[in-house]
Amino acid sequence: MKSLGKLLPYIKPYTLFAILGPLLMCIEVAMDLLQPTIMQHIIDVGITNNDNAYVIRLGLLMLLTAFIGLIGGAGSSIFSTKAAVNFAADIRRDVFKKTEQFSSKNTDSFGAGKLITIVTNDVTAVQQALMMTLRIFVRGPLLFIGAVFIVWFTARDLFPVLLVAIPILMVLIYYFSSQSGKLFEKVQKAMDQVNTKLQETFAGIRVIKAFDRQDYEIETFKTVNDTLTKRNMSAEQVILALMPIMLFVVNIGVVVGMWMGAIKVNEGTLQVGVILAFINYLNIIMNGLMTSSHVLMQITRSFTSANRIQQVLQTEIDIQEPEISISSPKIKGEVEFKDVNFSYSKNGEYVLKNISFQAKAGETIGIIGSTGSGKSTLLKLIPRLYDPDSGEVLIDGVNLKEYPLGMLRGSIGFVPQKAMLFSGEIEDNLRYGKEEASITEMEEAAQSAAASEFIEKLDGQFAHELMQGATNLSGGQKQRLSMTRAFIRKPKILILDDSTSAIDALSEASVQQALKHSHSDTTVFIISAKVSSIIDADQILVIDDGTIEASGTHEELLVRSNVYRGIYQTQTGKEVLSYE
Ligand SMILES: Nc1ncnc2c1ncn2[C@@H]1O[C@H](COP(=O)(O)OP(=O)(O)OP(=O)(O)O)[C@@H](O)[C@H]1O
Repeated sequence: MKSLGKLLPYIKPYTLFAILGPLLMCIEVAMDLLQPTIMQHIIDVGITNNDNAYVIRLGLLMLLTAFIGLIGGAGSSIFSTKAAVNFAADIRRDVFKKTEQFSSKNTDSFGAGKLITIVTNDVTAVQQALMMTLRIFVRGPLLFIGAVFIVWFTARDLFPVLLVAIPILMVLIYYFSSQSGKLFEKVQKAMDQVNTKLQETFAGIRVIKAFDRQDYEIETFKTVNDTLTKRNMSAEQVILALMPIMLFVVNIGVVVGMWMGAIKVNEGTLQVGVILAFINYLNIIMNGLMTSSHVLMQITRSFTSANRIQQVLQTEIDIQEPEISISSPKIKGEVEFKDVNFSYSKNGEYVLKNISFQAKAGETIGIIGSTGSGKSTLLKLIPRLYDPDSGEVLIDGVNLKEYPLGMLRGSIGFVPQKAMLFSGEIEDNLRYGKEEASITEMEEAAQSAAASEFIEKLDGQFAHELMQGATNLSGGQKQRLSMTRAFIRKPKILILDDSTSAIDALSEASVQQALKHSHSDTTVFIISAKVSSIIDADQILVIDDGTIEASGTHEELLVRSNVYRGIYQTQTGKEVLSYE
């Protein structure tokens, strides 16, 4: 409830639409309420007195009221829709904006599946709730109250029927609405699971095919889909069960009303038209309650959605801009880790333990170690994708947290382990690195990343269109483009996370030459499983189980580090004497 209230400011820009919608609905309701009374007069005055002219006059009046009601209803729909759709679009925009500001930890805590459900389903649910509130929530209660008043003034003899029927109908609505609210909460959770499964399956479709796991995936999808179906079914059944039960109560009311009315007609104290009008009003009352209950259910359902939207909007972003930023005009590229500890989860085991090292500006730092030892994590701390739990990471002697994020990240070229490219032209992807890059700059960067040769062969070269996930490129081509994107900004710090794993030895050597010559003042971090990729580094860090097992040049490590010597011997087949 509170969460929904917090979304109300989003209606403010559309206040006029939000007022016009219900106002026009009032006109439709007024016209609807007039109809049974006009009909009653046609029967009791026109038909009873055989007054054709009266019947035609009131018939025309009925048509006119119907027409005015139509205009009111249509206008209400138009303005309510405008208010609700724009309200939802603004929420969707802000939720997306917030997720773009999320730190990696924030994103991890939600998961992509849940975020997709929030931006799509949950926003649509609050949109529906607002639309129904503006239209039907006005219509339902107004019809109900109006009909009760008219029965009180025109058919008071039959009013006791309402006194019994209305409380029963209200209890029914309350019970079914609260049940459906609980069930829709479960529906949303099941929807998260379906979206997560879909997202994972589409991203990994090639692996699924290569391992011939389609049947397994179909089976696991069936499980989450069945859960969603079952939960949807239970929730919908609760809503659908309400209608016939309410109709049953109303029909009993109609029978009792007719019976009481018949007695009064026989006594000569009531006219037949009043009974007919009463039956109509009883149906209007039921419709009024029914539509109100539908809106109530939609609103209850939207509480869960509003809550989930608020969870995103109110997430505290753990990587923030500094309160007072450093005024240093330029980053030189000296990087220092001082006693850094880091864990992905609160109170979880440290993935990085007491990491300390220093890289001078322009140096090349090689990082090697076993799988899962913490190499990528270590480098993710430099662009502040994550912040250390304790210790400090410094650039040019200043803690990273003191740099404006734009300045910090703008000085870093990051080539992630898995090349991630976006659908669109190659040029658009390269502009991620430098927005205003010229074609000459693109060509130079592509040359450095050994990407020119294959780009030249593509249709349209830099204008070549990439499909979603760049599936129309090979793994090595993706890596080269990913490197080109980082090189183009001529960064002060370059992070290459195993980014040459799919590149042939000749091209890798050419990339290394380019790094030496064109990026001589850049501090380069290279993670690689291959000793050959880091052999010439000024300093090599050997990472083992989250700690620096040893550091030094290649020659020094052959002497100092058992782990390094082991890797070298395994890869080259050369025996190195132990100096221990
Ligand atoms: N987003 C994450 N959430 C939780 N744990 C993570 C996350 N990313 C990595 N880890 C864990 O942190 C540890 C270090 O992972 P990291 O990716 O840094 O290793 P790595 O040395 O780069 O491995 P590889 O050589 O296989 O790339 C692993 O145990 C991994 O399971």
